Amino acid sequence: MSAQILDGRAAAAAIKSDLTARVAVLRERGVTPGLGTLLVGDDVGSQKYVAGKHRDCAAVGIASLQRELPATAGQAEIEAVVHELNADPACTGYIVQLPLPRGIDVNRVLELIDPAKDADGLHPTNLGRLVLGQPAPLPCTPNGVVTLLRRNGVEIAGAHVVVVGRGVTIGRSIPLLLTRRSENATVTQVHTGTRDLAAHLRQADIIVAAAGVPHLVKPEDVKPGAAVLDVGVSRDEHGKVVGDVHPGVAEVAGWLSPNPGGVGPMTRAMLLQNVVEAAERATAVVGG
Ligand SMILES: Nc1nc2c(c(=O)[nH]1)N[C@@H](CN(C=O)c1ccc(C(=O)N[C@@H](CCC(=O)O)C(=O)O)cc1)CN2
Repeated sequence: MSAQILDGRAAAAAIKSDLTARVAVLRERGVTPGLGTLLVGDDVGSQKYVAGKHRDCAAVGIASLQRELPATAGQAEIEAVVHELNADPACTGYIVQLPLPRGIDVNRVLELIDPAKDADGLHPTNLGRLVLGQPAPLPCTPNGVVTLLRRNGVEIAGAHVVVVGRGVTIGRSIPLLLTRRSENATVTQVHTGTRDLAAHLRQADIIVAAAGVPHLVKPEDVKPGAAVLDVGVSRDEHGKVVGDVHPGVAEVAGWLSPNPGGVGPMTRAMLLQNVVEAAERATAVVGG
């Protein structure tokens, strides 16, 4: 058996094509959505991700505002750029690229982002709205996972999903999306402190692996036919991406998201979607 591929590049291309049309409508009304990014330091992976976000913006007609600070920047310098982006009318939405350098209070930085411009859906107000079931920008990678499953016809309602990981950008919020009435999944969250991780994985109809531990999910831990999403990003000694899922899982799973080429491109597409939706909301308000 060989798993069907959950092709994130193809799904992201279709979403970007739809967003291009929506941006054209906004621009006809005199509104140009603008994505801001704040990159602190010289992490090569982060530089690559931010560059990719701005390439996507150019492709769909969103304006780019790039802010960069050196790795030596302190809390006050970072907060000053956040205040500047909050005040800039050309910036519809923005992100602070994570991780931030050691010693920076990340939660304090995220709290200072104007919730209406929070393109990552990571502001406490927006995460709280998600908990309460109120409209909010959704965190990009979790929304990318759900969208990728939906677009490929993987049954989420009633499925038992095991989420591996508890980080703020992915693991913490994925269960909030999957247990909404619209998705109706049953979720077990496991992490590095879980006893007998493999026993949990073997129960799963869908596995979302976001622990950042290379090849953590092994073929013998996967129920035949399960959908497996590889979200983890580690790098080998040559800088090549290594996911959380062992390549042998392709022989057991029913669906598998490649890594690269699976959830990563979806993360970027969901970010653009958040920016366009924020601009559409602002336009509706302006138009009454
Ligand atoms: N503020 C944020 N910081 C970070 C987030 C986030 O959602 N918001 N997520 C990750 C990094 N990330 C987005 O910023 C991201 C990761 C991966 C990709 C991607 O397209 N990956 C490609 C492979 C690229 C490569 O070869 O390195 C793929 O999977 O095909 C996009 C965005 C942490 N920080």
